[in-house]
Amino acid sequence: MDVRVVDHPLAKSRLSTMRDARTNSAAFRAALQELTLMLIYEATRDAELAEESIHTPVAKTTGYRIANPPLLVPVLRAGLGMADQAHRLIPEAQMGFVGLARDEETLQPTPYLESLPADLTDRPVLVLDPMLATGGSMVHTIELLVERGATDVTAICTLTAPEGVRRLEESGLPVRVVTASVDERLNESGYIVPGLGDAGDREYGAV
Ligand SMILES: O=P(O)(O)OC[C@H]1O[C@H](OP(=O)(O)OP(=O)(O)O)[C@H](O)[C@@H]1O
Ligand SMILES: O=c1cc[nH]c(=O)[nH]1
Ligand SMILES: [Mg+2]
Repeated sequence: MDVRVVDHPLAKSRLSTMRDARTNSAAFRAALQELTLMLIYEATRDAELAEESIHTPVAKTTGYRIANPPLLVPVLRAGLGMADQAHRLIPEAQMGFVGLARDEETLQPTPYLESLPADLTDRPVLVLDPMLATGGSMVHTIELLVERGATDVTAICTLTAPEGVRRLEESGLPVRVVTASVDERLNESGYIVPGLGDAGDREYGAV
């Protein structure tokens, strides 16, 4: 499985803002949006282009557009903080939604929302979730996509744990990962170390 770590200095600085426990919700959301821009930029580096003839004010030339715009799938709640920025970069993208809440005792994802196109054959999909911890939520989401025919899925995750990366790899699902960091490990409560805490709570408040 391809795991691309975006370690650009600007990505590192935004991630540090997100990690810092002193960062308030508004600054956390702003840093997440800026980091999302960098991760999407890197994730779409090899996207296929369609050519078209265009006229500048000076001459005729070749213009380009994304040939097959992806489906964007934020995983609620935390992935919602990445959705608008991703859509700004790829305005022609369609968006689907998955809602999951991890049970903090069992660490299993509990689904509460699924709004996806019925047929994803031949469509690239970008799943947006700041955190890949045990990998349970991401595996659940990708299985929903694969049931609909998806074969080209990219998980855009601000932060990952080695345990979650391994789980995705062992799942055999058609996925690659773009992240700003593979952290050290999970702690006994299933939180990423050093991590940034609970991403959804830091964006929107504790529930
Ligand atoms: O890899 P996993 O062990 O499954 O954990 C990762 C999940 O945990 C967080 O969501 P959470 O369940 O806290 O929901 P929230 O976004 O509503 O806070 C995060 O946004 C992922 O979806
Ligand atoms: O560290 C973690 C692990 C799962 N979900 C989060 O929001 N943070
Ligand atoms: Mg949460």
